[in-house]
Amino acid sequence: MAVARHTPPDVVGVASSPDEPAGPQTFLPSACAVTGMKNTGGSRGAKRRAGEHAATAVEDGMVVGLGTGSTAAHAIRAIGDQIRDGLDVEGVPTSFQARQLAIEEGIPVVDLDEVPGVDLAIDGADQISDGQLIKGGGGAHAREKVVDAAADRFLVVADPSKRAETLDGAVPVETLPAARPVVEHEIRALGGEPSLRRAERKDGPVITDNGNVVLDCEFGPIETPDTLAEQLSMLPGVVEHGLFVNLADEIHIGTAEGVTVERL
Ligand SMILES: O=C[C@H](O)[C@H](O)[C@H](O)COP(=O)(O)O
Repeated sequence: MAVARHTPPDVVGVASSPDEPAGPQTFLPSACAVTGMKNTGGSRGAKRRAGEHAATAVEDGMVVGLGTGSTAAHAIRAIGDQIRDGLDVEGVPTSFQARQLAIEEGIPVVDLDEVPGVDLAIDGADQISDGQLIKGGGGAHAREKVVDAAADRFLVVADPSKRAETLDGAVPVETLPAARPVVEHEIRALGGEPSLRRAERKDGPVITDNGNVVLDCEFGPIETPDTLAEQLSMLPGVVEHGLFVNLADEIHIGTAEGVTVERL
C-alpha cells in the first residue's frame, strides 16, 4: 500500500464535552488522565491513545461494532477494562480476529441478527482524507463496512500517518475467487492496477473470513472517491471494496500531545 502523505491535523483547543460542535478538537494529556488513557509515546502510543479515547464514548446498554486492526484492538481492550468495571454492553465483531480479542476481553459477542441495531462502531483506517477512508489492510473491510455503516455513530481511530491530502493508497477489493480474472479486467478498464494479495506464511492468496480473495488495486490519486466507490460496487464478482465514503462520523487521531477529534 502506498505511503500516505501527511497532513498535520488542525489543533484548535481543548474539548471538554463529547457534545461539542463539529470541527477538530484536541484532547490534551490532561484529558488522558481524566479518561485513564496511558500516555505512551510513538505510533503505538498514538494508536493506543486514539483507541482508548474513542472507547470512552461507549455507554451502558450499547451495542458496539468492534473494528479490526491494531488501533481498533486498543479500543476493544479498553472496552474490556470498562466491562470489568461494571459496564454492560454487547459487541458485534467485524472479523475473526476482533471476535477472538473480544472474547478474551470478556465482551459478550453477538451477530447483527441478534440485536435491533448498532449504537456505535469503532474501527481503524489505512488512509484518511477529508473524512473519506481506505480500509481493508487486514482484509476485513467487507464485514467492517456492514457493521460500521449500520452504526448510529461510526468513530474512526488512527495515528497521524494515516492522514493524506488525497486518497492514493491501493484499494482492497474483496472478490469471489471464480470471478478474479473478470474483476481484474474491469479494474484495469477503470484505470486501476490489481494485484492479488498473497499470504505471507502459506503458498497462495490471502483468503478472507468470507472465503474470498483480495485484489489490492492501485489507482493513483483518487480525486473522486464517491465515483470510484460506485464503479467498484457495480462490478459483478466484487463482494466489497475498501473505499468508505461518507460513513465516518468522527475521526480520532492519536498524537504525541493527545487525541485530535474531528466531527464530520
Ligand atoms: O482490514 C483491516 C481494517 O480495515 C483495519 O481497520 C485497517 O487496516 C487499519 O488497521 P491498523 O489500525 O492496524 O492500522
